[in-house]
Amino acid sequence: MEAVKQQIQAREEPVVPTSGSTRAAGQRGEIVIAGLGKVYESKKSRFAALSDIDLSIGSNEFVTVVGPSGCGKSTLLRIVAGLDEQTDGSVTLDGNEVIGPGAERGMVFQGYTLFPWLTVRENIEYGPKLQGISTLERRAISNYFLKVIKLESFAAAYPKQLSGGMKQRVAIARALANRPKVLLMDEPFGALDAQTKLDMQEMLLEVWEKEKTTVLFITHDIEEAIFLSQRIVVMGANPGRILKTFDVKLPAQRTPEVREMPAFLALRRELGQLLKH
Ligand SMILES: Nc1ncnc2c1ncn2[C@@H]1O[C@H](COP(=O)(O)OP(=O)(O)OP(=O)(O)O)[C@@H](O)[C@H]1O
Repeated sequence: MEAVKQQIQAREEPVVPTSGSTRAAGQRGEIVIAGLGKVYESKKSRFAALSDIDLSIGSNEFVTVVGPSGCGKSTLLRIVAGLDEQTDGSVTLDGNEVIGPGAERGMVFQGYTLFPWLTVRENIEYGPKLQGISTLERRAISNYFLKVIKLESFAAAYPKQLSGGMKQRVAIARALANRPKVLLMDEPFGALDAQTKLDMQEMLLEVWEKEKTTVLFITHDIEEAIFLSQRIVVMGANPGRILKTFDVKLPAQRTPEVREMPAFLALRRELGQLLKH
């Protein structure tokens, strides 16, 4: 146990060289979305997917976006990821305008986007390898995350040998292995069975507390949003816009009992009402 603690403490020092790209170099993971708009235009049609989105997300904050299908949640996330381009407004990360993808923003989607030809360990080490991190350091990174996601005994397994929940744990570890300042998650647990989903939520909160990453998380599941986040953004459709933002006033430590608390139940009811319309 002591050895494990030492390993984790050692891991809290930046493993990735501090060449300016890590959080340890003083970067914070603050996202500012201002006046954001997105119009999809073709010869025949014009569709406003997002209109006038203003949202600031603080360092190490966990913000969830909920809203009806087609209200622009994924579009918003893709723009923050730099995978799609807005037609209006701006997104900045720690003051720098987002103009494309970057290692400081890790992405996790619903589909298990692992490389099937790489083992679990190799998948986790993929990003650090691209960054030119030495074999020894990569091994330390993958050892740490294999432990965090509780898949040490599957280090040499291939994705096809894993369950859905295991694959998604590896996908999260792979995103975190780059030590991103921001984790962007688009319904990452949407395809999992109910119990695995609850386990994954708890694991994600543990990792989030350890890694101090800023998280922007999309879900259809109101209870998931309440359990995980500090703030919930409710979007409406046509055009995609922010209807309301809620601070989640629950204990910082999200134990399973939190789900039974009056504040949890009241917020669930309020969000349910809002999303019905
Ligand atoms: N490439 C595209 N071209 C044209 N329209 C698009 C494109 N991508 C998305 N849209 C439209 O933009 C709107 C928002 O899509 P988006 O996927 O962001 O919604 P969403 O809230 O994530 O939906 P869901 O919850 O169903 O995943 C939808 O009406 C969709 O049809």
